[in-house]
Amino acid sequence: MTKESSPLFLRRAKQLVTLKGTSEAPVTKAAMKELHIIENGSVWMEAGKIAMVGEDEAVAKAYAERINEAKVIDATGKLVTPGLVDPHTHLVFAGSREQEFNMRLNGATYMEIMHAGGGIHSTTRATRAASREQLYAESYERLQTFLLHGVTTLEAKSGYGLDMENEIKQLEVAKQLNKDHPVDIVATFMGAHAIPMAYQDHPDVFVDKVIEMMPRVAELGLAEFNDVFCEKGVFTPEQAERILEAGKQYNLLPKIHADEIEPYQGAEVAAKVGAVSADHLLKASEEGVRRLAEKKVVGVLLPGTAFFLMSEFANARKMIDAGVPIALSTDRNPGSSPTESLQLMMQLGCLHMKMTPAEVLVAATINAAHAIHRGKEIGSIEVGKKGDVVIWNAPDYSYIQYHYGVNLAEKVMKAGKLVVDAGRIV
Ligand SMILES: N=CN[C@@H](CCC(=O)O)C(=O)O
Ligand SMILES: [Zn+2]
Repeated sequence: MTKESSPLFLRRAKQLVTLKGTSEAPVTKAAMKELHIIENGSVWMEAGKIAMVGEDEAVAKAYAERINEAKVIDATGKLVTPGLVDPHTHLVFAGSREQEFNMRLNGATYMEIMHAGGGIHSTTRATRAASREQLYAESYERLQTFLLHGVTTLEAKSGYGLDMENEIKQLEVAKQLNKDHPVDIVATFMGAHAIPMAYQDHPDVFVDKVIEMMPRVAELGLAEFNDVFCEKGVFTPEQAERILEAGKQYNLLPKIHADEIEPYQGAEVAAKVGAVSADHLLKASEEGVRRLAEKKVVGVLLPGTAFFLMSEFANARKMIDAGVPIALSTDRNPGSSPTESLQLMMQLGCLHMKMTPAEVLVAATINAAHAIHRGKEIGSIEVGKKGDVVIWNAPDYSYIQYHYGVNLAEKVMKAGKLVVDAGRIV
């Protein structure tokens, strides 16, 4: 047996954050502060999964006869957590939009740029023009950066094709990346990301077109979720509801970009259609928040977007206290959040959304996993789950929120294999 396929024995973590007992349902309220830490903790992983978790002495004793078989990784003095999960990215696209960033800094707004044919439309033009190879290469680079920063699973949306051929092209690239790259990708169809300029005067015709794409996407097995940008000047709440209800007929589960720029009843639509998650929520109404809590819709908050668009942050504190299970995400996209650092999102969660270090960690691991229906496979360090684990260059869980703006992921294990060592991909 080579060391590569051998068991992996991670030993003596100063703090081993297990998040035990959270696989069944998203974590809410005071439970978001409970990390279920084992001190001097160890994990035995084999065949891609976690086989045992506990105090070092107990695990060492249980596997005493097989220790020589294992690749041993010493985590003395370090924090160990589940691999981070990013539940909302626009991973596959071509190009960048730094000129628009410059325009915004000179006074233009995100929506003005989009309505003038830039923004999402500009990335759509670039993505349509790009070959699969180019899209693959650009997205692969982003995946590498995600992995280096401790992300072991992410969700990726289409939405820069906006026609059958190009939406499928994006989703097929995501599928290929999922096969080739260690980071697991969960795909979302987002044909309703923008109304193409040619349909601006008859948006309902485009809504019909989006719905026509769904059977093909489902038949090819290219996506699990269906998302829509419900926003004033983009898709109305009624159109969003129609699109999300249509997706359900093809087993595409609803997600929604809700109340990002203006209050627009997005949270209410999410609750009504039984969405798995409602994302953004910067301007969600009180009633909308109440309904999300009632229906246990995961609120995926994207503080990078508020930060980068220089707008108000979502009211995470109020949502958590109301009982909405909260997850965090980068929203990686070329317009409103060009970053792969979920670490920075956790830090912004603490600094600008009144979340605590424990809450942001829950939000970026197990609740993020629930937001993409992976709560039973990833997001916590428990027997039977995937061996997705990060060793941090940090002594405890508060440190990674406190030492901000740098990458603190030291070693990353994906499916029980060491894939990042000393901050480099191996
Ligand atoms: N708001 C809609 N979609 C993305 C931005 C996409 C873009 O600007 O390219 C978001 O979630 O922020
Ligand atoms: Zn988004």
